[in-house]
Amino acid sequence: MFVPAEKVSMTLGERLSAAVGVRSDRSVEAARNRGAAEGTRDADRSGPPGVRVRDLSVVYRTAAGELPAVSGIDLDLPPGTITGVVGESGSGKSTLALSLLNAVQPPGRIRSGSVEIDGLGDVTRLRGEDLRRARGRHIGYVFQAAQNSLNPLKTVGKQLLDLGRSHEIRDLRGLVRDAKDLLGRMGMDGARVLDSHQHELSGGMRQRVGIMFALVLNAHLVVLDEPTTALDMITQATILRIVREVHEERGLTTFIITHDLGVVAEVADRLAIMYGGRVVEQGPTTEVLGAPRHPYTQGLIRAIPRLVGDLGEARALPGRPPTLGTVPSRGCVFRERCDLRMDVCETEEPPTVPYGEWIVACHAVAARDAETREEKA
Ligand SMILES: Nc1ncnc2c1ncn2[C@@H]1O[C@H](COP(=O)(O)OP(=O)(O)OP(=O)(O)O)[C@@H](O)[C@H]1O
Repeated sequence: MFVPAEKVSMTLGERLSAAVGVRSDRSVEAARNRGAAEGTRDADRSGPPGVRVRDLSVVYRTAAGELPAVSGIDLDLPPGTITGVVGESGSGKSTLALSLLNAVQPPGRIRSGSVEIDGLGDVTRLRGEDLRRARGRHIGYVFQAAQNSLNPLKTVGKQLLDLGRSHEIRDLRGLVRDAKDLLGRMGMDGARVLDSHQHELSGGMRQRVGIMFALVLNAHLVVLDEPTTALDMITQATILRIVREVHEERGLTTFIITHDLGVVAEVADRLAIMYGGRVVEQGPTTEVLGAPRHPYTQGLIRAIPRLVGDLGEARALPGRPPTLGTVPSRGCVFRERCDLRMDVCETEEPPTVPYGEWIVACHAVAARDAETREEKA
């Protein structure tokens, strides 16, 4: 993560507050002020959509039968906000992102639940042409391996025109102009990139081309899966700044998947922490990262090396996250690595307890809060 010099001596919590605190209000306000009158190529929308994921479960077929990669996910993306999803490898982040596009491929399938997107309805029910139109035009996305997803036989510009035609964009010149502008803002020579084939671009450049493709159709819901993995720190900081700027200018609802807490600290208004296919904690980024409640979130934050002082203070989380085959079928998925483990964690799924907009799924946290309430009463 790129850290400005003046912030180096701050604690993580202070940096998070500085990075995120003011923005959430600003972006929500900006989004609110934008409306149906916005003069974009796509005139059939009226501002950023809200998204409501309810009881979503996705399974993959394996030799051992169908196993859940995400289970019982409830998640809201409020209109005009950036939500970051963080978790270790295999926690189900990409599967969740694909579900927002109804793009889970065999051997996977959405087993149950819904993904309601304003203006589109429940996308898990969309099929065929409706689904194709929704992707790209209404939902822009960058998949995890974006740097490898270009067609090697066509220039970027040709692929851009193909994309525009397939979505019936009449103003193709405007599309090219916007693409050049976006590429220019990400530090590249737009005209040259559009004339290039994939092999003429570095991994980082291809990643940025992927982000351009996600934004250029003016979709108002943008899903970015690990948008900055192939990038060096300076470029990563630039890209995150642009994601934030474009998000605010165009009034987007943005969903960013990452394994890097620094990325969400930089850009996200809200944050969801995933573990073993569950969302274990979610809420406003500054609050969750400033004073995490779930023991897994606490462990993730402890594992970040400090910017100053003793690097040895960072404590890696002991143990490994579960795989598809080892996720416990009942009880708490995190219990094997948890210091707060109780008997009930073996058998019962933790309840999701709301604290305003902040939601935590942990037996120990719920029990401690109940005790505190009793003491006070
Ligand atoms: N095509 C597939 N077939 C079988 N299992 C799969 C498939 N895709 C994903 N999985 C499994 O589903 C679980 C969730 O995977 P997913 O890629 O969604 O996690 P992730 O958090 O995005 O991980 P990463 O950060 O490594 O991309 C993992 O256990 C993974 O092995």
